Amino acid sequence: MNQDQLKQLVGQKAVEYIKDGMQVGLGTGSTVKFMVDALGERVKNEHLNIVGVSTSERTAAQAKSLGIPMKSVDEVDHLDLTIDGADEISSDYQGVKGGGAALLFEKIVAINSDKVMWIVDESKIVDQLGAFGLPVEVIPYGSQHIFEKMVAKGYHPEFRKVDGEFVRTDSNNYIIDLHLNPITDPHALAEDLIHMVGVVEHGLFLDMVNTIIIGHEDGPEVITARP
Ligand SMILES: O=C[C@H](O)[C@H](O)[C@H](O)COP(=O)(O)O
Repeated sequence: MNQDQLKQLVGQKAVEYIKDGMQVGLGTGSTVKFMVDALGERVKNEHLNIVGVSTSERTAAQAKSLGIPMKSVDEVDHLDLTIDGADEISSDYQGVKGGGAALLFEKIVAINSDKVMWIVDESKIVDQLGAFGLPVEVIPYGSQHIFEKMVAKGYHPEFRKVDGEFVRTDSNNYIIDLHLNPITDPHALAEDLIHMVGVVEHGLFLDMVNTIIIGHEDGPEVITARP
């Protein structure tokens, strides 16, 4: 199986956890795209009655095109389950997210969910976080100064750009990726980053995930990280 097939496998497995009547957070990324496709099939074929809450404009557009009923995060009182991808998951089930620049909405939806599930192919499982650049969302105003402060702290920052242009998030902010490999103390780093004025959110998703589905050649592996 290639990587896309592993992503499809976990996407299809994940939607088995979605039950009638649920309000479901829909993450962002190439793995989630397969999950949303599979959810669209269930809504169409089984008349599954759910409400989706998207974490990005991309996912919202896909879900709507498949006929999945959608609400904004502020229109629901809570979410039963959020299913999202991840860029890295450590052996103690901490995560890095934001490779697709959707970390802010993803974190807002995740912290308002009763349960959080991550779906990944096996390449995302690591001993220690940090090989993947840690995304940090910053407001454009003053971002050069934040950048310099990150340099001084030894965080090895890099503005995310495509074709020489700053990548903009759905909130019109910038992303700075930190090249820290390895991240030895994720909690201390998270604490430091969130207190830097101008930082909106960072991609460390700590103590947050309940269930992880990992795509392997011989099938999906379901891990209960937290009950
Ligand atoms: O901002 C994007 C998200 O955090 C994604 O969930 C993450 O980057 C994983 O995406 P993919 O499934 O495409 O590897």
